[in-house]
Amino acid sequence: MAPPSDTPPPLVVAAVTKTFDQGNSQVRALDGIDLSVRAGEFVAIMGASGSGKSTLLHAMAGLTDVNSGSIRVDGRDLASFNDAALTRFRRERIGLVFQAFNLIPVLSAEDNVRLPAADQPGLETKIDEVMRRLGIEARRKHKPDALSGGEQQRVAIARALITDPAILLADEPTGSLDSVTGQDLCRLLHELSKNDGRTLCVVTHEPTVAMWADRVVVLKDGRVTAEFATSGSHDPEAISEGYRKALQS
Ligand SMILES: Nc1ncnc2c1ncn2[C@@H]1O[C@H](COP(=O)(O)OP(=O)(O)OP(=O)(O)O)[C@@H](O)[C@H]1O
Repeated sequence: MAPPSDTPPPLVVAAVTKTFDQGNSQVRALDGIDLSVRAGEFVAIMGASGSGKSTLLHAMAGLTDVNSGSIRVDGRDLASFNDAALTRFRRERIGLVFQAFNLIPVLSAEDNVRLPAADQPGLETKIDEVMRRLGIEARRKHKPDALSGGEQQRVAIARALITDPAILLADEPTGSLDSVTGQDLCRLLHELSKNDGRTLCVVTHEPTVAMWADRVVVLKDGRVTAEFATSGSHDPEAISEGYRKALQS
């Protein structure tokens, strides 16, 4: 069901800048970023290496503090939290998925999924549901090294979803997967957005990943240089063309 139009966007980035010291010089990784992501929207963030994609994703997750501007997740300004409150908020309201899966090797799949969730009534049912939803229920007792890359990434997504977060952020989620497995994962991300109403922001280099999004946002030198809606046709050529034009603009 579509959210009411007056629902505030679950993710709002306003005029965000971030500089890093690099020896004697400074790099402006983010240079006045504005980005708003609607509930249930799937946004792909593209850009050349060094354009600021990962820095933006980390800032949106509250993993990197910013120099100026604001980031609001689920209506809350990340800068308003102290460290402990930010950690709690991130665990509960922001789902994170990385290229390298970042699972705990000594824990079973289901215990990895359980990790961010506080012990609460109904948790076992939720774990059952999310693992079934992601097609990994038969693998729940296995440790990560007994799972394929695609299964490991599904466990990572299940872990990200177990707290029912406002947004799901993913940094190159298919980067460690072969192309067939990567496309299966993209199809899953697309379904999470379209069927389950999840809000997704995914950093990628790949047009074959970005084509599953509703909108592509292109970064260049820490700025949003262009954005375009995808046609929904899942056509990588159209994405490549839009991206090429964005880089020329
Ligand atoms: N911790 C850091 N310390 C110093 N400079 C950094 C740090 N993290 C990022 N940078 C610099 O900030 C800029 C943006 O980096 P970022 O990793 O966000 O780019 P990216 O678009 O994600 O690149 P890639 O596609 O290669 O992962 C780059 O110039 C990078 O060197």
